[in-house]
Amino acid sequence: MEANSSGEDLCVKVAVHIRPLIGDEKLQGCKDCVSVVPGKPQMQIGSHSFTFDHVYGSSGSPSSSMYDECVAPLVDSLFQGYNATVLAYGQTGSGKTYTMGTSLKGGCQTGQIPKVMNSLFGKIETLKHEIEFQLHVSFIEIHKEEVRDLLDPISANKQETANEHAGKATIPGKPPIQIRETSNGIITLAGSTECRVKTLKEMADCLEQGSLSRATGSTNMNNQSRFFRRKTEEAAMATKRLKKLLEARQSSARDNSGNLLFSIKMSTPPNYLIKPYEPFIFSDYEIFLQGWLDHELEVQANVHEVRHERAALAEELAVLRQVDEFASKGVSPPRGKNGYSRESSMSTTGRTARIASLQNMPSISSNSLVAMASQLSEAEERERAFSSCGRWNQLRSMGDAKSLLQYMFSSLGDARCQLWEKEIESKEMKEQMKELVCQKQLKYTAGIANGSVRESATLMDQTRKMMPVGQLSMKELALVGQGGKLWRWKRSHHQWLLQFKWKWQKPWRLSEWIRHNDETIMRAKPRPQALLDVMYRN
Ligand SMILES: Nc1ncnc2c1ncn2[C@@H]1O[C@H](COP(=O)(O)OP(=O)(O)OP(=O)(O)O)[C@@H](O)[C@H]1O
Repeated sequence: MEANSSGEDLCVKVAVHIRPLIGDEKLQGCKDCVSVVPGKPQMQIGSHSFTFDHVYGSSGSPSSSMYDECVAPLVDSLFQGYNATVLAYGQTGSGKTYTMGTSLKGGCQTGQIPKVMNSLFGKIETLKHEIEFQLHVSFIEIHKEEVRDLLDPISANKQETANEHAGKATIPGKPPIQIRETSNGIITLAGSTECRVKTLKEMADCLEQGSLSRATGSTNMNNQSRFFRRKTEEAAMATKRLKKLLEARQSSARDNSGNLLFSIKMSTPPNYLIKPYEPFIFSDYEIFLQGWLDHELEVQANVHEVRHERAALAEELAVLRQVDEFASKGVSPPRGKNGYSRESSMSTTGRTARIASLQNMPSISSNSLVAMASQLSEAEERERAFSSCGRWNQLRSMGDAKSLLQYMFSSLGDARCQLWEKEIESKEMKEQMKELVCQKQLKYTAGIANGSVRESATLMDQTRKMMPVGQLSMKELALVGQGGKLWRWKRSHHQWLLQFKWKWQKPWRLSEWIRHNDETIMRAKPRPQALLDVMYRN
């Protein structure tokens, strides 16, 4: 905990490190869009000002003072028994690796971590006679929503072999590490390698090994391919999520009230369970999902555009190289329809400059890439918004949140379907029971002691007495038929003859009797109002 200028204790301090434009950006004529307000830890982008605890780089404080002002006090507090964290946060290519010093090239000592290491071992050296120290290090990478162990010896070996043979960077090692929360609320990385280090050299080796194992390590590829690879991976993640969502949509149905029912099933439901018949309004979530789907589609469209643009650039580069080759042999390149008229009309210097810029261009200035970057930061913003409210706090990533949402939709969809089915079932059963009761009572007397049937409209009126069918005259029976009871008998009597045969003493006589009644019904005049008076006698 530190005290700021106003004497206030602060647990978290935020410092901004502004990096200068790098080679490719300068080549493309990019301009600095960030300025630092003189004498203040404040920076300006357009008309917006942002104030932090420190601003380094550009015309702010020199980067070299970052360690002394921000990190050294934390190292001191470690020796007083406190925990400390330094977190570098920023978009791809913003300079996190450079600032932290995790891309150790030939033992570069400029980043924060190498400085911390030096300071740690310096202090240990002076205190080792009084206190025994044990140092353990671990190194992880969060990549594509997964946590990877960079000190895992298996991945490290595979990495080396793969780099030798295939020249590829991403090699799956052991399964991704799980982020877990202990009962006392401590977040742990289950199964991550912890190496015990005794010397500065051992610790530096760990840092180097981990840096080399990074899937996105800048040591493994040049800027352009790294940038595109990162974007492609992000696009692949988006596609995966989109596919899941589309699958969920395809398997969804709309109930008769127009609400969306998700029937997607998850093999391992998350811990958040919803009561099966909890009332739930889908429309807000539908809107949210619709918005999210649109966003993902837009990202996809942009990725497609970027790929297209990249292919066009690669094509231009190939043509320029060929023209260059012709020129170096002293041969003039073919002109005409399929020739290289535009490229060959360029001056040699112009062509060389264009080749160099095409080789190095990470296409960062491309409009679609800029749009995509802003969309991705919007997604990050949403993720932050999610993780800062209520129960969403328990979620570790946007992926978790989406899984939870899908699970909620799935459970609620199922619950609504079940409810709907049950309602239909119970309606049908009531109908059947009503029929049975009528049939039985017409043959014998009222006697079915079933709660739901007792409650049915037919039997609600206790003042009315059910009459056995034998006591009704033919005319009365005809009226009953006209009122709708007897035609139902006719429709279903074959079924219940089979089903309730054991109940009826002489079913063949019943058939005869119904046929006889049918004939009577056909002859009788319709008088539906008289139905109840016939069925129930006061
Ligand atoms: N302060 C700086 N001064 C000079 N060059 C810098 C500075 N910060 C970063 N760079 C350069 O900018 C490029 C991108 O930096 P870096 O690889 O550290 O970004 P990153 O944020 O770690 O990217 P990623 O998230 O993709 O790993 C590198 O070529 C690096 O050398």
